[in-house]
Amino acid sequence: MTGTGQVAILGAGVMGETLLSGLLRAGRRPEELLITERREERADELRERYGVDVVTNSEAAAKAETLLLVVKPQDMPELLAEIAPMVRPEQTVVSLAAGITTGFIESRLPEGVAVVRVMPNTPALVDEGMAAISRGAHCDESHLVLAEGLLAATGKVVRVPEKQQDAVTAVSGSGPAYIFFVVEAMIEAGVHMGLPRSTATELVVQTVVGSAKLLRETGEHPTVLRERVTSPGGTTAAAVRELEDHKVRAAFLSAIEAARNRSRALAAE
Ligand SMILES: NC(=O)C1=CN([C@@H]2O[C@H](COP(=O)(O)OP(=O)(O)OC[C@H]3O[C@@H](n4cnc5c(N)ncnc54)[C@H](O)[C@@H]3O)[C@@H](O)[C@H]2O)C=CC1
Ligand SMILES: O=C(O)[C@@H]1CCC=N1
Repeated sequence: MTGTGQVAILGAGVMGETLLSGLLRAGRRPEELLITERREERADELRERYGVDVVTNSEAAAKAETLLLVVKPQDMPELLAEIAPMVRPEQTVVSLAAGITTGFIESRLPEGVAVVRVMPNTPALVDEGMAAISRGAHCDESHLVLAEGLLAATGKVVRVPEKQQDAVTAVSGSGPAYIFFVVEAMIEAGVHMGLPRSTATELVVQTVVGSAKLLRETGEHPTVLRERVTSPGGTTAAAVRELEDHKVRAAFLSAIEAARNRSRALAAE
């Protein structure tokens, strides 16, 4: 992994812990990491579980070379106000918050600080994350390589222009939730038809894992893979017709557009 000096994770909730555990699995030593966390009991829990130091936001900003900002978008102005007096241009700031632009962060930090915007997702917890990164105004190649090194610890990383980040947030940032929603619905259908819940769950989870592997390993278009399952006049054709009648495809389009619009609105709150 690219050497990045000490890395501080500011805000250790779901995504902060996901990053923390991923960096440790990838071989970082706990001494190379710092976390900050507003909720005391959460800080204690993580200190105990991972053996990392918990510090204040100002201490983290003073000590670490790389600052990962992982608080909710609504908490970002307060966090930036707290760290701004300590942040220096030789540091790299990496934000994982939905909707918050690099310009928003740059305008609240000293002139010249490199800011990288990242949209990760929770499968990073099992090293199957998908992260997209974008450069801010003061980034050069080295800052992007540094961010890629951190995110590659827990999955795939792609570079996108920042104007695409709201769409990325809607597709892959929130994406796992749509898949879990489909999984819930399929399990409920199995239970409705009399399958034991444990059997229905095992059938659906393995079907999702297998289908995802088939997509990735064959590189085939999803339409081709779906057609292979769909025997003429058979069961799948009957099911897909219902999905089309219920406008499930259109519902996904509207849902993902709503997420994109929500991401755009978050910075203004
Ligand atoms: N959960 C997810 O799937 C994803 C989350 N994100 C982004 O990650 C960020 C965090 O999201 P989650 O981890 O889900 O939220 P969360 O609520 O689980 O974690 C945020 C943590 O930050 C702490 N915090 C808030 N203000 C603080 C401050 N000033 N100093 C120190 N700690 C502070 C909170 O106590 C909390 O533990 C958000 O901006 C979100 O948009 C991005 C992609 C996916
Ligand atoms: O729901 C959210 O706002 C965050 C960003 C992407 C996934 N979770």
